[in-house]
Amino acid sequence: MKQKPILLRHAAQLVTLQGTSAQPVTGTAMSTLHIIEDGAVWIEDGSIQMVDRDEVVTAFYRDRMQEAHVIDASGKVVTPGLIDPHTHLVFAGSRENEFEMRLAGKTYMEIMNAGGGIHNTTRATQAASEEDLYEEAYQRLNRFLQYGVTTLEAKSGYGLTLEHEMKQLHVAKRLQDTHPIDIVSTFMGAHAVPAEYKHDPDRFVDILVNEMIPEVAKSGLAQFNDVFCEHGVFTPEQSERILRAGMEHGLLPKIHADEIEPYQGAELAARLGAVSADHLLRASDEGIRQMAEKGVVAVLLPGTAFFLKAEAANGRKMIDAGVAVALSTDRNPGSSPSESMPFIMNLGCLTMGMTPAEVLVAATINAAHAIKQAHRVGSLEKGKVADLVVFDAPNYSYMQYNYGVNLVDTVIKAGKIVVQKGSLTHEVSVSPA
Ligand SMILES: N=CN[C@@H](CCC(=O)O)C(=O)O
Ligand SMILES: [Zn+2]
Repeated sequence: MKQKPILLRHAAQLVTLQGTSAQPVTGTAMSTLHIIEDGAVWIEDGSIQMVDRDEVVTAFYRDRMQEAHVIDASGKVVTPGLIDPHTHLVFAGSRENEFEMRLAGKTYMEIMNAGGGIHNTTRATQAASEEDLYEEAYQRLNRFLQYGVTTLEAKSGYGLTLEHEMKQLHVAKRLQDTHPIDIVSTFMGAHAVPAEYKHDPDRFVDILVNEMIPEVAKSGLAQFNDVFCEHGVFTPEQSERILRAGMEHGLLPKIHADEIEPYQGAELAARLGAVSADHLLRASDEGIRQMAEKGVVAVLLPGTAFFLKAEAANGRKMIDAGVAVALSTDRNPGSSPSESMPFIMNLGCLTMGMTPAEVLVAATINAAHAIKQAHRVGSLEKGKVADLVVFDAPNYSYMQYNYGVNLVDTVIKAGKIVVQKGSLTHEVSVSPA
């Protein structure tokens, strides 16, 4: 049955971000939101048909007003659907015991090197059925939706064998087919060196390069290839080998870079022309300069720094250096167990020196660029997918000022209302499995 058109009316601030689809937004342009006051949007067939002042849209659709479902956004802010460009969505179990160990003084890497951390979640994920992984991730996606996220990237990386990495990627594909949120998949077999290769990590790199990457690429289940380039995990040389192998098979490179220690990760991202470099808490000034020069998007994860009690990446410095900055939750069970993009935006302002305008750009169009989706989503423009969020806030600054609170009122995904008054609408609340 054809769906009714939606007419969203009288938004106090309609944040359009128009004209930002071709290139990631950098520098002072990250302060320009292209806001329409008393704005309206006409949505039909899943996409945006018209974005303008209320009087213009209603005059144009005068003869069809009766057939539309009208949403009154008076006194509210409307933005593009939020985009989370870095999650480890599909996994089993949780690690609150390690959280307590860290509060008592152990570090993230100490726990991982003792066989916990990523290894802990890998054991749980390997043991889990595809069905259980699907159900857990589906509920996680529902929470993302309630926080206004309409597109996200999902990494594998808790399987660490071809069989179990493929299991994670299959679950992500099934979620893409059944859940309203759009999912872009990344292969991250290089998330940790499995215990059995601890004394010969290059052997595991050989397996990644010669066996896993070609099979994953052939399956079509992933678009990107990611590696945890960190002291004690994969060296810059191993990371380069893994990412180049992915590129040879059509998988675009991404990298977990300079998270715990400065490790030349940003420089490697620039040299390879990676789509994004993520984390970057300890990136060098030279690495930042090279990323700006090569157009590598910096995906910053202030929730991870907050949760690990580390000093956040210097978002301010990166923007001032001309790097396109995006924000993400880094949702995973160890270093960032949260689905709240709004809180991540709060942290962008409060811990990384970013402004309310910049965090909005970083959580929408630049996040879309970080996962090659900016042609479809990330701004409110005619022809784009109708992904929008109505926030119960009088202006966009208020969204950062009233921190830690979920102000999401309504979410529209591909032209369908999926969240209303902060709650999931009936049809999306139950997993179809
Ligand atoms: N740092 C590496 N990987 C994840 C954490 C994974 C985990 O601890 O389970 C991250 O991006 O923070
Ligand atoms: Zn990550």
